[in-house]
Amino acid sequence: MRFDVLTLFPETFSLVMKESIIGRAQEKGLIEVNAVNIRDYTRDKHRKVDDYPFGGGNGMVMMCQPMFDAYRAVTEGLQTKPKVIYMSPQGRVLTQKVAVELSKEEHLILLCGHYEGIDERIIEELVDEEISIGDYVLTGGELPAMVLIDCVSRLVPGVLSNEGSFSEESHFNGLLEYPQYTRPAEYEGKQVPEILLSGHHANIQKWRSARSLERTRIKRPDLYENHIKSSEGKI
Ligand SMILES: CN(C)c1cccc(CNc2ccc(C(N)=O)cn2)c1
Repeated sequence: MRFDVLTLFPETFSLVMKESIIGRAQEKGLIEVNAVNIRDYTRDKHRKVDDYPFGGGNGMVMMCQPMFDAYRAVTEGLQTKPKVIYMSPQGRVLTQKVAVELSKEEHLILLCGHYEGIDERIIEELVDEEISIGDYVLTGGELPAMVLIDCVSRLVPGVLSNEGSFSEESHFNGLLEYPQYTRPAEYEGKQVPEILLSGHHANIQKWRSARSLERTRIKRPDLYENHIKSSEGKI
């Protein structure tokens, strides 16, 4: 899976994206993350990428020409047009379900805006979908793009060594994850729940499901409601 990220801060990307799991996945050739500097596609000596908004108002807007040219450079010679996602507060909120959907794509282009956003003609012409990582405003789309790359990449087969774990993972089955423990069995007088040391897998499974339901009901009643509704349909 390939991500081309159009950004004003490409070096930020390469630093974060070559670390840990994503870095290893790149070495294994499972994913590629390519940061493109929008400023490299400016045509003036000041390498201008933004300008004042028509109609007035505070802040600056990212101009068409550098973004269009950067996009054309990235897509030149490609057989199929990759899906273009614009990271914006107005986008569809990124959930695990959306991440699973996006992990099926072969090639994604992510546009990172700055200032007050980008010229609307870029969105009309190039953007397939706007995605938000949550209802808050950041100084740029770079962090949202990194969040998207992280949560989508870990779903690409081979990226995570313990792939089997997806089914119990938080938000994967619509519930929050059960509590996790590891050695030692007792730490400063605090015990690990007996059941987990029993080796009785059926009971452990039951205990974990009960914990997942209980903590979802308490921490995320909205998810709990959805889960109840969706299981009503099933026998
Ligand atoms: C209108 N405006 C301020 C604006 C418009 C577009 C992009 C940006 C760049 N900042 C971002 C980007 C995404 C998110 C998110 N929630 O995913 C939060 N902030 C700001």
